[in-house]
Formats: sequence, structure tokens, C-alpha cells
Amino acid sequence: MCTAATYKTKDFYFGRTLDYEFSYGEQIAVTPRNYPFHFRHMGDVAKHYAIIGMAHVAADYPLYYDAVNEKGVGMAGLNFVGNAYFPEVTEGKENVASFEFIPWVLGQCANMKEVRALLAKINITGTPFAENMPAASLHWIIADADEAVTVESMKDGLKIYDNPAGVMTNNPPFDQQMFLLNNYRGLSPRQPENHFSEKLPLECYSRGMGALGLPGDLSSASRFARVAFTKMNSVSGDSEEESVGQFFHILGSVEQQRGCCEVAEGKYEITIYTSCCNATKGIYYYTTYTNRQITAVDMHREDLDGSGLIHYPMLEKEQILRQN
Ligand SMILES: C[C@H](CCC(=O)NCCS(=O)(=O)O)[C@H]1CC[C@H]2[C@@H]3CC[C@@H]4C[C@H](O)CC[C@]4(C)[C@H]3C[C@H](O)[C@]12C
Repeated sequence: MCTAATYKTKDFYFGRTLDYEFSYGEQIAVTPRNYPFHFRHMGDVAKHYAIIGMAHVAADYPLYYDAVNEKGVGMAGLNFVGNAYFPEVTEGKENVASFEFIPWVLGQCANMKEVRALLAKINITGTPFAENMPAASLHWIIADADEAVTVESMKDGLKIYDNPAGVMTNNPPFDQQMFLLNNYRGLSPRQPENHFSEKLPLECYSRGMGALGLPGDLSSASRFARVAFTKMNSVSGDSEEESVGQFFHILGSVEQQRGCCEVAEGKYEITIYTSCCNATKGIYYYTTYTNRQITAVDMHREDLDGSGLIHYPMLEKEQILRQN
């Protein structure tokens, strides 16, 4: 399972957790403006916006999981198993393979208005990247500082939902996730009043009782409610440290500890990494399951007019600052 979220202070932040039982081997990849993209059905694009994000790099190609571009648009792919369906190449549409979707959008859109215009023409195909790499079952969240959408390609068509919560997890489909939030409309960060019965003297015996009933488990629908509650009620200062710190706390509300989600005998899903991009400034911050110190890669410290892919390994060794 995975969770994605957006967050706005002075700058716009975008990130996700990647939860799985094994890693595909991912790196922080910067695609400079002149890296040539050869789209399978859309031809070559020689020049585009620069992109930074987490990717599996194969044959010098960035298979992005989540990324932002230099204009402040962010995008992440999360599992959507059993629901994702990618049609064949369709005439009259812009056919983009699912693994190309992030570069296709982030390479040419400066804001959500342009993203929506692009999505109106798109057909996301299941064209595999390689024979041994079939298309992953994904859905996507795309956002800028002002708005977010969720994109779900399903048997009955391509859905583009407004995403006013600016969060996303996995199944069920997004309209159902949003509907389920209705169940929690009584929750609050403030202490609750006793509406149970006037005849019973029920008390607030602890802080935090306003959110009693917010689900604590790791299921996708529960993480959706929990991250939405945490994000919508989040309060922080707007400095870079305060914003990034708070963002990691928001996604910390849904992190997965090894042992709590068994997916096969002795195999556990864990939060492999958590990312927080400052989409405004092009800085990719991350922590990993084993390295809880925040590490950053800044796209603007690279030559963005270059043509070669730049990538950094994920630093996974725990860093402990010794105080004495
Ligand atoms: C496994 C991950 C989702 C984790 C998740 O959500 N786990 C919950 C399981 S569950 O929902 O609870 O069942 C997803 C998220 C992004 C994906 C890559 C995207 C690029 C590329 C696309 C190609 O087409 C196939 C290979 C490729 C490298 C993909 C591999 C893999 O698929 C990645 C890592």
C-alpha cells in the first residue's frame, strides 16, 4: 500500500510513502530539459521541463514512481490492483504508455489547467516498458499549489476526479474513498460534546477524544481517512524546516512498521521510503525505512540544460547524530 499527500505553506509540497515487501531498486533521478524522451506512440520529445523524483532507472530511462517538475507540478503512481485497466492504442487519442505517464505530463505541463487539457486527449495504454516488466496496476494523483486530481483508468473508462482532500491511497476507487469520508464527519481535533445522551454524564477523560473512531489499521480505506484527517487539520509554520518536518509527520500517520502487515508467510509490507518534494523549489527530500534522517537532492544544483540522466542512490544507512 502507499499513501500520497499534498501540503501548502509558503511553498507547495508533494510526496508519498512507498509501501511494499520488496524494493525494485530506486534512485533519486533528475531528468534535465534536453534528455530525449522517445515516447512509444507519441514520437520524440527533445526538450521539456526538468523533472526530479524517485525512479527505477532501466536502460538509462527513469521509470518514475513520483516526481515534480521545475514548474511546481507533482505526480505520483500508487497501486490500484484489480481496478486499473489500460486499453489498446486508440486512434484519435494521445496514446501514452502507463510507464510514460509521469514524464508525459510533467515534461509539458506548467500547472493543473494545462494538465487537465492534456488529460482530455489522453489514452493510457498498457504498453510494457520491457518484456519482463509488464505494466503496473496504478492510479495517479497530480497536483499543483492550487488543486489536485486523481486519474483512474478503468474498464469503464478514464476517470479524472477532483481531489479536494489532496490525498490518495490504494483501493477502492477514488469516488468510494471520498464517499467513505462521510462516515467520519463527526470527528474533530477539538474535544467532543456529549451528544450521546443527556441522561448519561459522559466525560472527556483524555485529550484527543474528538477523533475517537478514526481508524488506526493499515488498510487502504483506513489510511485514506487517517491521512485526510491529519492533513486537513495540520498546522505548521511556513519555513522550509517547519513545512518539511510537518509533511513527514503527516505521512508518518500512515507509515507501516515491519510485522504489522503480512502479505505472505514471513513477508511484511513496510514503508520503504517516504518522500516530500518542495515542488516550488525542486528539492526532493526523503527518508527510508532504515535511514530516518532526512536527505535532500536539489534539482537546481544540477545542470538542468544538460541531456544526460542524473541519479543518486537512496541513502539507506541509519545516520545517528551522537551528542556526546
Ligand atoms: C509496487 C509499487 C506500489 C506499492 C504499493 O502500492 N503497494 C501496495 C500493494 S496493494 O495495493 O496493497 O496491493 C509501484 C509504485 C510505482 C511502480 C513502478 C512505476 C514505474 C514502473 C512502471 C512499469 O509499468 C512497471 C515497473 C515500474 C518500475 C513500477 C514498479 C512497481 O509497480 C511500483 C514501484
